[in-house]
Amino acid sequence: MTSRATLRDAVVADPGGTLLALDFDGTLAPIVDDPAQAHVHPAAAEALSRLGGRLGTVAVITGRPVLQALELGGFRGRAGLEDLVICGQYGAERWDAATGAVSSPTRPDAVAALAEALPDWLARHGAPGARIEDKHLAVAVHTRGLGDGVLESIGRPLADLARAHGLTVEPGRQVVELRASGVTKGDALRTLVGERSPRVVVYAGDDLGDVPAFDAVDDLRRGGTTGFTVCSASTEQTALVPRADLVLDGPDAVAAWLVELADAL
Ligand SMILES: O=P(O)(O)OC[C@H]1O[C@H](O[C@H]2O[C@H](CO)[C@@H](O)[C@H](O)[C@H]2O)[C@H](O)[C@@H](O)[C@@H]1O
Repeated sequence: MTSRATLRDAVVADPGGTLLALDFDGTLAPIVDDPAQAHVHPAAAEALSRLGGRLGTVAVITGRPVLQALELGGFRGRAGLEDLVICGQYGAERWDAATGAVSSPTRPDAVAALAEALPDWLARHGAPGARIEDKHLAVAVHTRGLGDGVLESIGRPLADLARAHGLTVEPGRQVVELRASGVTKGDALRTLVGERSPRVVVYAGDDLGDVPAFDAVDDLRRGGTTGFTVCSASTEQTALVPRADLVLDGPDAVAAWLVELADAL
């Protein structure tokens, strides 16, 4: 495991050549019951402003719709984040602070059909209390707070339902997303790297949707780029722990680490 100091020193040695990409929920934003109430940890927001003014690229790569991440994150117009990039819906959407441009594909008919069918389907499958989050390109079914076993019991039939609609399943923390696009956070990260040609790439995430971004960092390393993976750890999801260069204890610790990086710069 790479030490915190090694990562910090690599960034401090080449801030302009560094691309720092972060996941939103569970990494920048503490996990809360209601997805609409999530917010970026205040210390992380402050540190990102400082880092944005120093690093070559700061990006948020999230499963959230890009406009939602923008609003919940309070990123628009924030000092230091004039060049921020947000890749939403695992990279299917994008917002660039520099231009204000938003790109988002048309809503697939399959997602619209699924969104209509889901409330009845959940009631019939014993999960009427599951929270449905319609994300335009995907529909997420949240089971946080419903008790143990609900996610497990609806997981397989939900996957069948996704397949029946020609959609892909994206599992996450107390959530299953049924989405149209097969684009991953790894694709989003590779696109940013292709555009910005960083010499140092740092990616931080907490959940299964971040695995492809970790894979991308591994590939970049094999190609000679200096790369670091950071896990925002939780008891809920441990898959990234063995793969991370730096393991931090959730969003509080991520915020403290970002402050430390900003201070070091
Ligand atoms: O890629 P991310 O930024 O991590 O987004 C992944 C999904 O996160 C959200 O759900 C998660 O956070 C919620 C708020 O804390 C929590 O209630 C839920 O249990 C978590 O799974 C979000 O609602 C999804 O749309 C994102 O795709």
